Amino acid sequence: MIRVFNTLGRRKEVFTPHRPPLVGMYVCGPTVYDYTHIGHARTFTVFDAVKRYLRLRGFDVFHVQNITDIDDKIINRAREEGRDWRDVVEEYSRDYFEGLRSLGIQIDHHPRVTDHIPDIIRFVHGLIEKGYAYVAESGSVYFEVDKYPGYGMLSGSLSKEAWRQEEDVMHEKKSPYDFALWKAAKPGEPSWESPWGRGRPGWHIECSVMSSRYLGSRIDIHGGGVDLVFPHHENERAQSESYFGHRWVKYWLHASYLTIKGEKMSKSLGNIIPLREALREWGPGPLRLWLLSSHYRSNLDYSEEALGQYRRLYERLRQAADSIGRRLERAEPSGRLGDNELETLAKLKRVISGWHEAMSDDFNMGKAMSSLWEFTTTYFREVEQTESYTLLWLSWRILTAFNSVYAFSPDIMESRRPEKTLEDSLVQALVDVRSELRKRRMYDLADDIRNRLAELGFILHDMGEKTEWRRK
Ligand SMILES: Nc1ncnc2c1ncn2[C@@H]1O[C@H](COP(=O)(O)OP(=O)(O)OP(=O)(O)O)[C@@H](O)[C@H]1O
Ligand SMILES: [Zn+2]
Repeated sequence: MIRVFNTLGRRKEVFTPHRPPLVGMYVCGPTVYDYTHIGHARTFTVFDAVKRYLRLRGFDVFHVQNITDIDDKIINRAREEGRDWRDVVEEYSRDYFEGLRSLGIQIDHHPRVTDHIPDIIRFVHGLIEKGYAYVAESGSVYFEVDKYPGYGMLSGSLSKEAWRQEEDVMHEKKSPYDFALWKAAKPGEPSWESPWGRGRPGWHIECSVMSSRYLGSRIDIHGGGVDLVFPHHENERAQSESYFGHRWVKYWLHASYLTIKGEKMSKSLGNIIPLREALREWGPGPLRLWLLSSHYRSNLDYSEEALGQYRRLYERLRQAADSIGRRLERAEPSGRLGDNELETLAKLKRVISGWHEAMSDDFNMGKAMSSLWEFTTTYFREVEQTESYTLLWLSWRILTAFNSVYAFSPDIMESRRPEKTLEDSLVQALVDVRSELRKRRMYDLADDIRNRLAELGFILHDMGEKTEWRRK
């Protein structure tokens, strides 16, 4: 049983997706107007780990993470630098994808706002028809917050005064807390045709539209950083539930901040460490372990000392993998274990069950991390000396379980695979055909291949345009 802390209601709940074992997870991705920093990386790595753990427990998670490729911040950056806004988007999305790839973050689909303008217009139109939105004189469309009774429940801020937003357009809104679904074009800004004149989407509508396009109108997990609870997620929730007429997201999960000297790492505070610099300095393995070293709902403060410790842990895990691999090759399976070995066996079992216990309790990553330390200690102090096949084999299984979440070593899973067989080649051929279908946006057929392969025991992981596969 897995329990998760739901921001909506602020309590832990048993995790039961709408259609087990399928899990639809939507995470708010970046606005691509600057380099990805390690604060963003923390949130993205946390949700990657959540997904990987759910997969380890047998759920088939489909992870959608959007790219906001049109927004005031992008337009301003392009203006400041005298560039086309599309160049800005191109440069920083490349940096984002590069970061994801290095950190082993696998996302199944990365929808972009500008590819979904007709869907967005349809959604906004639907909200107007249902009486939840109105068109202002300028041609902007606003959501009428007073029409949605559940407003404020997610963020828990009760005072209506605290809901004020989008102050610059106060004059044309019915109330100070209404927010834009569609923004009328200003001269020189990118814009699209719509029934209300040229304009562009507001920020919040994109996530309601793209999440339902790929995951349906009932989503199991919606994630993002805690800074998104208000107003972004509150607004997403208001417009989606008004549109669909039913509960939209089952579990709202929010990751806390990566801080530096106690302050949120943020471009506006000028205290960021770009992800690519941190990757150069520490390498993806240690960085990823460190990013997952404290509870996702607690802040993680930047510390070179801590990163140094995780570099050591990373080395220890790699050495353990190496050592187990070599020893397993020469160890002979034998039935009997001596008393010391039985004790070590019990210890290893406690390590893995402690880890599962922590991860099942709202992905308590801080506590779970202690199991990795315990494992390396037990392995080097006890297992390595015994050369016992049973202990080595169990150690291997524990390490691969850890690796499937922390991804400290992509080659661990691969190294014990037998020689390539005809079966491997056939699966690879299907995976290649599916990649081509995805490129052509024929997602139905692509999903069909994925599901059929899953039934046969092959799990596919999409990493941008590349797809990797493994046996269940
Ligand atoms: N310091 C941080 N720690 C953890 N998550 C963060 C941090 N900063 C941003 N995020 C998360 O990263 C994701 C992408 O954020 P977005 O592109 O909107 O960042 P941003 O607000 O432009 O960044 P910044 O705060 O640096 O200006 C969001 O889910 C956001 O909550
Ligand atoms: Zn969003």
